[in-house]
Amino acid sequence: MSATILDGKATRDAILDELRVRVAALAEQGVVPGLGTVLVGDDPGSQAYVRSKHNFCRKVGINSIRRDLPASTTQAELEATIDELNANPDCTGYLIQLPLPGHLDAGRALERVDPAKDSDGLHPTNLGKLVLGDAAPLPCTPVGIVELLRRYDVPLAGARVTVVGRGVTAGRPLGLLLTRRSENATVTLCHTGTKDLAAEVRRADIVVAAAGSAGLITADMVKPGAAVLDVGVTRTEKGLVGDVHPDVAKVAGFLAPMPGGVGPMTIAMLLRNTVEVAERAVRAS
Ligand SMILES: Nc1nc2c(c(=O)[nH]1)N[C@@H](CN(C=O)c1ccc(C(=O)N[C@@H](CCC(=O)O)C(=O)O)cc1)CN2
Repeated sequence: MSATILDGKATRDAILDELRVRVAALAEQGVVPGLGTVLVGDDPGSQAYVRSKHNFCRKVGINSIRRDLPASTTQAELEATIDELNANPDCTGYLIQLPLPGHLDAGRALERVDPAKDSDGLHPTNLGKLVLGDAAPLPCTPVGIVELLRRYDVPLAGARVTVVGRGVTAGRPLGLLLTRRSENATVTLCHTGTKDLAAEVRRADIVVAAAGSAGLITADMVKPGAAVLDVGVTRTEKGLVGDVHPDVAKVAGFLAPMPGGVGPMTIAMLLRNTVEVAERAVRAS
């Protein structure tokens, strides 16, 4: 048996087609969404992700606004850039690429973003709305995972989901998203303090590996037929390695591989959020 691949690239492309239609409808109302990015420093991975975000913006008709700052940027300079984007009418939504260099306070920076322009769904107000179940932009990787499962008809209601990793961009908000009434999954959130990770993974119908630990999830840990989604990216001398060992494909029923699974969905959901915040602003005007 070999797992059905949850193809994030094909799903992303289908979502981009849907977004083109919505961007055209906004244009008829005189609004062109503009996505801003704030990138600090020269981390090659972050640079590649930001480049890719703007390439896909171009494909759907979203304008690009880039603010690339040197690694030496101070907190005050970063906050001045955030204030400028908050006030910039061409920028309908934006994000701060994470991680920031260690000397900067990411929490303070995220809090300063106008929640109505938060394309990433990572502002504390919007994360609070996620807890409350109110409408707000949702964090891109978690909502991308839910969308990928939905488009492949992998049932979530009543499913046992084990999420490995409690980071703010993926694991922690995913737990909140999956336990909403509309998803109705039962979630176990594992982390470095989990006593028996293999046992927690083995009982899951759906496993999401977002720990950033290469090859952490091995075939013997996975229930036959389970859906496994790889979110981890570790850069090694031999290239990129995910959290899921390749042998898992022989046991799992569905597999979102790295690359080509959840990553492309993260960017698709960023663009969808950007269109949605622009649509929300038009409705509110
Ligand atoms: N402000 C944010 N920062 C970060 C986020 C985020 O959602 N918002 N997530 C990650 C990085 N990220 C987007 O920013 C991202 C990661 C991976 C991919 C992707 O397509 N990956 C490829 C393969 C890996 C690679 O090429 O490096 C894939 O899975 O096919 C897209 C976006 C942390 N920071």
